[in-house]
Amino acid sequence: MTVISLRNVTVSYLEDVALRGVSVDIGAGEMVGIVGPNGAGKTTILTVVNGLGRLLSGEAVVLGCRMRAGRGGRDFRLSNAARRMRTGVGYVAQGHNVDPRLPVTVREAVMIGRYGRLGFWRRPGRADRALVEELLALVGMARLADRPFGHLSGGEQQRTAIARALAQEPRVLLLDEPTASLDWRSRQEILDLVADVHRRRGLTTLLVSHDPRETFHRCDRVLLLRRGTIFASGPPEEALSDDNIREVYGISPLCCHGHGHMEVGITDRFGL
Ligand SMILES: Nc1ncnc2c1ncn2[C@@H]1O[C@H](COP(=O)(O)OP(=O)(O)OP(=O)(O)O)[C@@H](O)[C@H]1O
Repeated sequence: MTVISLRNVTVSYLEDVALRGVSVDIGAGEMVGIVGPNGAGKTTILTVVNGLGRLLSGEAVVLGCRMRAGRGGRDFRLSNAARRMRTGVGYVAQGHNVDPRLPVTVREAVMIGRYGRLGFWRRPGRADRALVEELLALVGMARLADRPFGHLSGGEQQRTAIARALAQEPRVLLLDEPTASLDWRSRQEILDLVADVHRRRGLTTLLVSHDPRETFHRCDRVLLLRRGTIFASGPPEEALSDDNIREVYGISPLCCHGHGHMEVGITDRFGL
């Protein structure tokens, strides 16, 4: 069953065209990596799937909600259908520095994800609190549940952000560079967590990364973007072939590493 369908989607921000006629279908249960150089349009694809993109042309259908370029001043982003659809889409944004004085505990930060379902006027009940505890355990944050969110490490913040997105009980999970600015070990742990959560909760997951290696072993399919278009789409070993990497990134997939010239092929991943 197709959960996300983009047809000839073009998005522009004033003079910048971020996506140019992008078409792709994503089926239920797929884990899809979205990679490409800076400015290729990765985040913009997530924005469209999240129902917040302003389409210049084309259409997007997400969880049955059809979104088209605005006609006669109507903006689908404000429609009830788009709002309903968004409750089915969990979003983990790129990490930001959080003010350490932020007066919100880890548990409260995860509960914020419930309000998409509850609405702002309803207080969380026993079932909501039980779900939050379950998710804190799932992402390995139960021990730190009472700590202020701003006192967490980058990896712990990302775990909390994933739990917050899951608290919404989404069918689709979008992650925008969840490992940015994390060390190697934390990157591995977060990527393993994402793959585990994807499988266990039967999600359809889009994982944006600037590092193609992160998607290689974990994704069913990879979309390789270049200047707002899908340059290649397919199983990771096909989409991330040496030829495609060379073409899109303009560098040899054999990169120098360390002080000597130990060459590491893009197909000889570190398991990242
Ligand atoms: N809010 C905005 N206003 C104006 N231009 C924007 C805006 N957001 C994105 N763009 C432009 O749209 C293009 C695609 O941006 P996008 O953020 O989708 O790329 P990306 O592949 O996610 O990049 P990165 O890896 O650097 O995060 C870029 O040229 C960018 O400058």
